Amino acid sequence: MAKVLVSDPIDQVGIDILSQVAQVDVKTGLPPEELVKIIPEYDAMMLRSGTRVTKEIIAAGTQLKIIGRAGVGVDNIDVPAATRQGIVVVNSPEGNTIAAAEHALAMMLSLSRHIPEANQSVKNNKWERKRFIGAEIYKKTLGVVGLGKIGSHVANVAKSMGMKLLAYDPFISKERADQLGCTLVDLDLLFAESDYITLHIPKTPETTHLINKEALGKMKPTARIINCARGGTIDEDALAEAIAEGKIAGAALDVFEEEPLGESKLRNYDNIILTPHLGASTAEAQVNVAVDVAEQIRDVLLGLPARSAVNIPGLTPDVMEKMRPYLQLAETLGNLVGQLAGGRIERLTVRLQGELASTKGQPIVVASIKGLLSQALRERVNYVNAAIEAKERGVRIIETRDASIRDYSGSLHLSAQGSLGEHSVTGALLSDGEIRITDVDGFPINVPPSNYMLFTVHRDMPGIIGKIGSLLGSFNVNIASMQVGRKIVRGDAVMALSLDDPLPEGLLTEITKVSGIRDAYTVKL
Ligand SMILES: NC(=O)c1ccc[n+]([C@@H]2O[C@H](COP(=O)([O-])OP(=O)(O)OC[C@H]3O[C@@H](n4cnc5c(N)ncnc54)[C@H](O)[C@@H]3O)[C@@H](O)[C@H]2O)c1
Ligand SMILES: O=C(O)[C@H](O)COP(=O)(O)O
Repeated sequence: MAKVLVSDPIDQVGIDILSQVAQVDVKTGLPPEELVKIIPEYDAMMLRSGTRVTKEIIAAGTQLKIIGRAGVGVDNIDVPAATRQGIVVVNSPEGNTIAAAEHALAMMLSLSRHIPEANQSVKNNKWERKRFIGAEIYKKTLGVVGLGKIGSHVANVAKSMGMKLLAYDPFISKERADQLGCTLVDLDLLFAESDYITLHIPKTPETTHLINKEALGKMKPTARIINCARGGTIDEDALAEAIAEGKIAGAALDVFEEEPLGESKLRNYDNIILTPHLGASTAEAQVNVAVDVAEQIRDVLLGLPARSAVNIPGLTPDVMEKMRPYLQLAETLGNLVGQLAGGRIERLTVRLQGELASTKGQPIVVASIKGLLSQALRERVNYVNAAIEAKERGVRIIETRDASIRDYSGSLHLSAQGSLGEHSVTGALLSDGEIRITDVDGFPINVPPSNYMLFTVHRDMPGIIGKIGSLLGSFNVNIASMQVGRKIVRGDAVMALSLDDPLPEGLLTEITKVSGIRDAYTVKL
């Protein structure tokens, strides 16, 4: 039975889903050295932001097939290392959107009305009505940085509360911003005009310390900043200084450069509200993300695709389902051309022909690469790491299309240039979804792929087929089917044989010695 390690607190509903297919061990708060020790026995991990999945942990996780992040941000997982190792990384892109947006809104209102300090004051037996004069958010300007899922929900609610909305997001269209009632502006204008600034961006090299001393210097003295996105997008020292000097009016932070928050000047100010990364911590969101991610882990352990893998671009379950027969075709042809070419492959050209030319090419290219590398890498190559493995091996991938070729209902042509020469194969799907190899090295044939195959390039002359048949018979190899393809009579031809048995050692050399045979290749599909 598969084994899943749950290394952060996850809602029980997720554990129940995983238990349908796996032994689930819940071990939270493990130090990294302990995690490295136990990870080799696990097929899957499920976690939140509390576990750092470093490249050392990934390297030790030799059985790992999937890492599930019960939440959005995967910045605590070394995704490139997981990708290289063929491990699927999944998250729950929408499960906690509302929770995080509502936390940001709660922070904005808490800042405006001094809720945390007023609460503390009453609990200290005081009644300080004058001390806690607040500010209304109605008709104030909210600057939303990052107008994605969470930023959009915040904008929607803020608009309904009467706020004016500015937004900065270089990847969002004006139409989308208009729909949300936001005016897209540059950052400087957003900083200068906003009464409240709320961050809903990932942490990337571009967003690291986006709010720094210079940015803070551009804000109004009455401005308040909310960060329920990612620590490190604000320079915390610069923020503490700006608050100390009264350059801005307040800040509310849920996320920090280092978590848990260590020694920090941020604790010193009443007008800074701090929460311990609670954005996603609602009962509803925790059920959502647990179900979303546990289902994906269960599916992947059962050999099914994941619906929100962050490292298999373009291969969503819908695409997989629709394209499955073509992916199978691409893998088979990749495997075949790789074996025909042999040696080190330098270039793989994938040509989508006829009707196939108008479909999404990337999954087919990835499947072709997977097939091509499968002889060398066996089960180590999958849809996650195929492209990266090809790149690291110096295999150039070229995708082309030719809609004018009208054979079958679309066909796929692969050619591989290797250290031993160039070979090509073409294949198509029949109406029942069966695969046909329709061309090898430019010779038309029509054979289904089979486990063991023999291909010869020979002179088209009487007696040659008989000689190969007898030779195979003398080694007790049964021929299941045989076909010859030629371009001209008595010119060169290709023979494709499907065999019931593998070729015994030495037989291929014997075949190449038959008069008229130019080349022979044995293939296992
Ligand atoms: N505090 C929490 O507990 C909590 C909970 C959920 C999500 N989050 C975090 O909130 C953030 C937003 O999540 P989301 O689900 O809305 O993500 P999302 O991907 O839907 O939105 C992010 C937006 O940021 C924009 N963006 C990227 N780079 C930018 C840049 N340089 N400048 C401006 N905009 C940029 C993108 O175009 C996108 O629209 C993420 O960092 C996520 O990890 C935190
Ligand atoms: O990226 C996220 O989903 C949030 O930061 C939530 O993190 P958490 O699952 O650790 O609460």
